[in-house]
Amino acid sequence: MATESVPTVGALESDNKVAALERAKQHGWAEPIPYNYSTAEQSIGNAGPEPVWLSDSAKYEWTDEFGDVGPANASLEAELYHGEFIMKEGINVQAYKFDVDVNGPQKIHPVRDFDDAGLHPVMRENVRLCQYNTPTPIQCYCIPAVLQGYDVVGCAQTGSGKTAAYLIPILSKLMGKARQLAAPRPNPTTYNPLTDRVRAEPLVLIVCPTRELACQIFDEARRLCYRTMLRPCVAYGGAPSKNQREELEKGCDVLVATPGRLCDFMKQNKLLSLARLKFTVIDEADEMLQDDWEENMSLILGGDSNEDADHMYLLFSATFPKQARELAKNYMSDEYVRIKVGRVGSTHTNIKQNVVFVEDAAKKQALHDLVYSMPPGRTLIFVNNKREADLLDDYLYNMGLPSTSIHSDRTQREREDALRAFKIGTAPILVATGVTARGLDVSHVKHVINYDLPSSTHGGIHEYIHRIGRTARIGHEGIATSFYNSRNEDIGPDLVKILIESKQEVPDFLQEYVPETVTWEEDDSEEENAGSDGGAGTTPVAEETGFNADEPAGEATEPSGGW
Ligand SMILES: Nc1ncnc2c1ncn2[C@@H]1O[C@H](COP(=O)(O)OP(=O)(O)OP(=O)(O)O)[C@@H](O)[C@H]1O
Repeated sequence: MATESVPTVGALESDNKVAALERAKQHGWAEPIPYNYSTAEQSIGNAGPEPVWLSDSAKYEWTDEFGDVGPANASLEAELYHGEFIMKEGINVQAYKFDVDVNGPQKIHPVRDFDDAGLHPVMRENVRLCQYNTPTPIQCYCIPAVLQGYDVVGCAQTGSGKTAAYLIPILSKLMGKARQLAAPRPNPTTYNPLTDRVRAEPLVLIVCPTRELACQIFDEARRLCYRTMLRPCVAYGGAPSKNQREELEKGCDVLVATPGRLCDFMKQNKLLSLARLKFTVIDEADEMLQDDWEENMSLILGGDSNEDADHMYLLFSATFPKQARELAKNYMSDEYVRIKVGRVGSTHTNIKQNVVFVEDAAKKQALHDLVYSMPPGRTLIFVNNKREADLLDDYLYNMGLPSTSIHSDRTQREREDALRAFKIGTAPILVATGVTARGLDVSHVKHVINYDLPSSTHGGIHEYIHRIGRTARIGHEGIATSFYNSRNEDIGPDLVKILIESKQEVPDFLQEYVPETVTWEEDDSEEENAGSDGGAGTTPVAEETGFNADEPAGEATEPSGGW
């Protein structure tokens, strides 16, 4: 979305603009909707029926009169499970023929069916409401590993259901025990904020790097906590802390948070304590274990956090450089389980990856031509800096295309509005910087365009994997097109290896990087066996199990007693 008042980039004459708009319309694109950045903040409170901030989204409100399971709430159910932005594409099991490598002190028997997973009945019902019919490979192994009480390091491709892989077993495990374990909370029907406020003492903490991802995980938690007393909340920067604080004061069992806001809240002893934690999850763990986050992460993982042995730690990502894996071990028990779906940092064949040679000066025209070479569809365009994101958004907008943009210099109001416009399709073209888009899960993203490829000093091939993973999620198909020129030579060799590994065409201009055999520097075949370093008497088990949903169901796994 461009501002109404910003001068046109590229100095298009108004006649040309009209013609451009007409052309875009004829091609099937919706008309671009202007967004007034100068008044966006004032629109707070006038956003219609939608919540003003994502943190205010409705959740199941439990009262003790409910007994063991709360009654259904039709309107909330409609919002949680049938909202128009919810991914309903179903899982394409054919896309999941990966070797799954599981290392740990004990053999983990995979569950092939949610019915055999030993889930709490309410969780089983919530999984059904989510329309998750078949567990994905990471879920097949992660669910039993967590139910058996192991710390887990999970690595699986983008869009492969890692969030549910940890939320389903954690919440299921807590469902029968919430009454014993959870902190007291006020009755929501008679709640008086002046007298009834409580300190939030979550049982589950999920930390992730971006605000949008935190809201997305919170949404999944809202779905999976439905009809139970487990109360999810989210804390993230940018949005006013007042709303988030007020939610915490009503009680919180599952807290999803970005590190900055979490640390602020942790410093307010009356507001939040981590002393009751039973589970800490670090999502996008390789990102979170980078130096930039070190100060915050040591406060979060140190602080007043429950240090008892009954506190489990789980780390997940689609990419996990060896250095991050080594660091991760500092937080895990000796007997952790490591689950790898395919090679760590690999992608899947469902993304058709094209790399085209385009000099910088020709990129805008190439983008224009590319957008017109395909039917209109949700398109995510990555650039390497915020200014470029603004400029490109303006350029597309002035070409009559319904675009918007998101990056870290935008206010949270603007970020939430942009993402919403992208999701509902009023702005189906989103220009983004890489960082803001990690983990984003938006249905029907047909095309990811790397207008700028990530440089090796800013995420390199791992960043590439995360970016293209915004399409072809949960086994579906999508296209990723990357503009390449001599400035991208640093990523050339790794890019070629990824293309070969995922059975994509290597263009002529990249042939010089084709290796005789594809090997990965960080190939972890030589890696330490999870759970074997220091754990006396542990027997590492490595499984090479080509996942195939047609296989007979594996042994059912009983939930372990735990606490
Ligand atoms: N078993 C399942 N069947 C169908 N859909 C599922 C299943 N599990 C999860 N999903 C859906 O798949 C989508 C992708 O899941 P999720 O965002 O957790 O992927 P991810 O592995 O964390 O990806 P990324 O690495 O990009 O963050 C979500 O919309 C989620 O609702």
